[in-house]
Amino acid sequence: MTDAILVLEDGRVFRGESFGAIGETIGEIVFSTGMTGYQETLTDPSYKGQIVAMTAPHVGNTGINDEDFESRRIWVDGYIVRDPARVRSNWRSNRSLDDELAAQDVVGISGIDTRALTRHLRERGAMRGGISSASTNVDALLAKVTAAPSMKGASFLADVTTDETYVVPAVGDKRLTVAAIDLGIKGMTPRRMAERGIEVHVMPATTTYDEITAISPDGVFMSNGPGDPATTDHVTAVLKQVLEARIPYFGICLGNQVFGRALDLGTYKLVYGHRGINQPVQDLTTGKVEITAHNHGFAVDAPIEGTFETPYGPGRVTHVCLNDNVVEGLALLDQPAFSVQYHPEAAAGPHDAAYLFDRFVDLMQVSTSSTGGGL
Ligand SMILES: NC(=O)CC[C@H](N)C(=O)O
Repeated sequence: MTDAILVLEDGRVFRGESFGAIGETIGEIVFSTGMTGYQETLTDPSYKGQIVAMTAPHVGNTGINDEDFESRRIWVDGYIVRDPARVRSNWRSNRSLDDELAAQDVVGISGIDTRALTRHLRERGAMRGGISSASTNVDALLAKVTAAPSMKGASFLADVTTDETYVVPAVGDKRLTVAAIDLGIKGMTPRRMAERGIEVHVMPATTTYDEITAISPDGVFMSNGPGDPATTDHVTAVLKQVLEARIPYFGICLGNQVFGRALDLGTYKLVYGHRGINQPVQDLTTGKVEITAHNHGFAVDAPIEGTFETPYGPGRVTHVCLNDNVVEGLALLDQPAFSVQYHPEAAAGPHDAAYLFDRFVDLMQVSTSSTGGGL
């Protein structure tokens, strides 16, 4: 093991050992409170540009398998853990986390007091930082960290989106067709739709409105994804056309923020964001509280009480996070369009919110016979 350093942009330094690849990396330092699901976290494209610290102290216990990848590769730009498992143990495990990080050239650091780091980020906010196991020169790394771009204004859609459209076939009888715009989609999302009889056409982020309507979809979906939602001008313009045509819409995470922008709402950066699989969200339609999976650093700015005007008639906030009242869901009242900021596909995570995929199916079915709203 090699000595390694973690340097935050405000000058705080942590010392530990190399984990994964030897080298140097810079990104936004964020923390995830997930007690499990590290393989899904690592391969979630929404983490592009970020170095993720795990608050769970033991990471790597179940190794890495070939089934739980949420996309084709690891996307985090660095990984911070307290105590990596020395022994991996699971019947599906194919290799160790350490080896996988090294094979995919992901620089990590272990032996870090992740509780102290998390408290620091909670008080001062997510910030830029760097890990180096190539050199332990703090000043040299700090200079690079403070010169690096910040997450505000960052766009990574071109890195993560699919080059070409691919189709995830419906399981069983095909009932509906959905155009799913890939802003960094996780593999579980089309699977959750396919299980409900939807044929999912996963399309690049650069897809135009005409290319969407060419497949005559029953609904349009926009996925989660990395970066600042303020940079999503093309997909926001496309979504406006979708809404003008009253095609049913469902968005998750970045897809919720794009929906907010299409409704003329603003987005803003949270102090340290929500990442983990234990976040309480209230569905304001039913009053029910769900425990949900999150990964977001930005949020939509909308009034929680009452309705607000949009270019498509009245809209309202449908879900809020009970920890901090952040907007977690939006809907139009007069047409079939809604979105959530969190992850009903929940890989990994609790499945409390899976009903939202059923809501999307219901909206598409209703709207093939009428054009009403449905929430
Ligand atoms: N998972 C996501 O889609 C995240 C959306 C956006 N990048 C954010 O951090 O808020």
